Amino acid sequence: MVFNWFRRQFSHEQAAPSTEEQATTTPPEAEESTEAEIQSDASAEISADYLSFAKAAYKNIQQRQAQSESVAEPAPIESTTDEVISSESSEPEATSTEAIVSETPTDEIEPVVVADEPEPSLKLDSQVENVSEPPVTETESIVTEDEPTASQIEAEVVTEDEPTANETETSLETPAESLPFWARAEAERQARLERLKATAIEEPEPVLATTAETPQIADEASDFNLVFDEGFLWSAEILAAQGRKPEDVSIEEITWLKKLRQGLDKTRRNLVNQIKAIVGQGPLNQAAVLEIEALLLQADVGVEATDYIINALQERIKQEALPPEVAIAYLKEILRGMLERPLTSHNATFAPEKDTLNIWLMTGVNGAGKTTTIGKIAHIAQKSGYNCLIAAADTFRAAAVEQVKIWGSRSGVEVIANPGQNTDPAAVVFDAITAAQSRNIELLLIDTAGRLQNKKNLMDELSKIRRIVDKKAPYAKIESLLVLDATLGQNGLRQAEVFAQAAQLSGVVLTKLDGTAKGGVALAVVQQLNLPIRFIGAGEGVEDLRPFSSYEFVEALLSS
Ligand SMILES: Nc1nc2c(ncn2[C@@H]2O[C@H](COP(=O)(O)OP(=O)(O)OP(=O)(O)O)[C@@H](O)[C@H]2O)c(=O)[nH]1
Repeated sequence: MVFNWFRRQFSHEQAAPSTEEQATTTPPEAEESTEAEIQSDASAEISADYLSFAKAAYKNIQQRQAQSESVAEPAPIESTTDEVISSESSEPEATSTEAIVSETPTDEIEPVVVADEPEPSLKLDSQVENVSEPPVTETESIVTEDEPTASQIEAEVVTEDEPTANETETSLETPAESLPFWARAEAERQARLERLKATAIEEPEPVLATTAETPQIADEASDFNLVFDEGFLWSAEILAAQGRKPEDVSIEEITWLKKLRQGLDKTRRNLVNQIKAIVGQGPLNQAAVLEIEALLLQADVGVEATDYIINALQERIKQEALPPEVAIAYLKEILRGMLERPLTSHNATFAPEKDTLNIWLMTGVNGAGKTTTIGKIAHIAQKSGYNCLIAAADTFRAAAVEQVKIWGSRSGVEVIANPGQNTDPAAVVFDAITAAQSRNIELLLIDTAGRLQNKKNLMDELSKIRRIVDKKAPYAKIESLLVLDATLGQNGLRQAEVFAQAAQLSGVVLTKLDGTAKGGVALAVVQQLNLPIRFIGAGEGVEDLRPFSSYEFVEALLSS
């Protein structure tokens, strides 16, 4: 059974506790406890429950790792690592391509560099009108030279993929597998805690001890080191609060949540901690609300989103004094509500539909992380069991095509590109759709140019691509995603407005949340563009982009 990363979504009904519940951080489905019990030593019990959940999850992951090492890897670890080293020939290329990209400052987006499209759009349009006409034939299907197989990629990242039912069964020693822990009677729970205490956690094994020899891989692989630290505990708690079972928790999810929280660290320190300090001073009053307003504006949350948050807080404090925990819980509720509001007019889940052609147009200015995002989504798609293909339709810059190819190679996903420079991107798209149709591709990711000379050219090119897609694959599920660099804050939003007009956007990918204090821009994005955030990126590694969860984002933003 393949874990579908795309469908890993927070369910509001199941997981979102009410404000009051959050204030007491009562774990979900704890309704069997009496009020008195909750009042007395609820927090100690909850901590124990979460701790036991985390321990059980930790043990399960450990066992799965041990199993996958012994079953899937007949060769000793050393030889596996050697393989990884030898298959890593593309890594230096990746570095050099990124170096090329970084030579091109984002500022260059602004200057007008008029370069007419090489082919008159009329020619392409006529092709579209007569779909039976053979497409441009120069476009080549580029099969990656290295041809890293899915299993090689797997070897790179040490996954816990495909825990079969049998594996799951055998990996569990605790009775927690059949019932959620919070549903157990007090006596049973105590017994379990005792048992867990007895089976103290072993020190994490240095699974990737040879990482020094493989620097690039080491960076990614080390993300999967299993360490029972504070970050693990927090991540496990977030998963438990969403109704997950310990046996369902994977090291990848834990790693991602840790990364997300770490990525939002600067935002949290600069913005949220100050808000929490204000809220924690006592019941919210008008002066405190004004202080919060100033902080939000400074953190690029934007005027509209700030007004919304402040109004909501003021409305609430008119009705009742808000003690600190309730105020924080209410703030979380406001933020989650804002982030989820666009979902009333867009699909709540964002996953490619199986056994059909899904086409995702990726747009955004150069440097926003578009190519990287395509590579990461392709990786997720492969791992989640979708047939995936990439169209390198950013023909404006040769390096962009090369970069897509490298990412395709890393994910084992084929790339359709045109060997010529400045060729018609719509022709590449046409050929990519033809290839996708003949190969039963389920997800076609289209890279588009981000740096066009002016707004009109950009709009013309994007709408031309869109026309091709609509005409050639009218049955396909089409999404148009804008990749936005979070570090740009409000400036990024101005760019977004241009793309929103040109590309019929259906969602946003927010990249580079790591290392910026402007994580608050996520709120501005949804408020100003009314577009849902579909993915967030918090690092440069292939595993550092995941589907967006408003619950996890807000928890990470406001975690202590
Ligand atoms: N820290 C961090 N860096 C990122 C993230 N996403 C992308 N990057 C980096 O941002 C730089 C630009 O990313 P690209 O994917 O090349 O951006 P692009 O929009 O495709 O730009 P072009 O290739 O010029 O079209 C690269 O160095 C990426 O590694 C992220 O989530 N976090």
